[in-house]
Amino acid sequence: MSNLVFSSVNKIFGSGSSRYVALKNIDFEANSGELILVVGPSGSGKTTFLTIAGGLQTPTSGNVKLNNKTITKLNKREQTQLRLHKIGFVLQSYNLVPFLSVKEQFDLVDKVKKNNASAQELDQLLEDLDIVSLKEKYPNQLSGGQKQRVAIARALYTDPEYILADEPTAALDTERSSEVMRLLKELAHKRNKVIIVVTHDMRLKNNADKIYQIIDGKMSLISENL
Ligand SMILES: Nc1ncnc2c1ncn2[C@@H]1O[C@H](COP(=O)(O)OP(=O)(O)OP(=O)(O)O)[C@@H](O)[C@H]1O
Repeated sequence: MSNLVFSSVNKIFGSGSSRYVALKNIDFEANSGELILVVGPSGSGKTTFLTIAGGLQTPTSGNVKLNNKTITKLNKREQTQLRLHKIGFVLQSYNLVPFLSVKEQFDLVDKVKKNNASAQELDQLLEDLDIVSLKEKYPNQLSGGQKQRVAIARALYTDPEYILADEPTAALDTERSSEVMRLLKELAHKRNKVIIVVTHDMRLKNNADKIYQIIDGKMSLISENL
């Protein structure tokens, strides 16, 4: 059983007159089988929350536990291993490698991590995300929505326990956005993943098991389907 727990997490950037409290005393819990939406306006702290959840940034105070291990107590190597093996990130910048074709983006993953999806599963994933025809294309030949779907496929390819997605539907039309959310929901419910989607897109709210809201760095649970 996977779980992610934040206890009294604060994140402060800068100091003196440029001190900014981005996250205020956050308590949060996500378990296997849940698709969680974290909504909030621009600048409210969503990306900061997600990057701390995935160990890409450290909290200023408080505790973050992933599978009962405190992330900040792991050494650099252990943190890298954790991210590589357990977490699939979908970041706003897509993070595709510019000089690799879509197909090669997946080959690169194989070079750094073993036991990824089979060729057949990858074909299914590409089909689900409607990107089969883009295999030979390079990132600069793709639209924003196509890059976003390739980034989602790449995150799912490693079959991670956790999927942390930052505005994964921002560049997608309503139909594609529903399809992506359907896929994420299926992964959470049928394959017992922990899926956290941060967004300001309220179109997504019907798909979530729990919805948290962040406003000015403060988080509260606003809806739960029991
Ligand atoms: N490295 C940093 N240094 C200083 N301030 C930062 C840093 N990262 C984020 N912030 C500030 O923290 C606040 C929260 O930023 P964050 O990116 O988490 O918001 P967000 O809700 O994801 O916004 P958006 O929806 O626009 O992406 C913002 O006011 C931002 O300017």
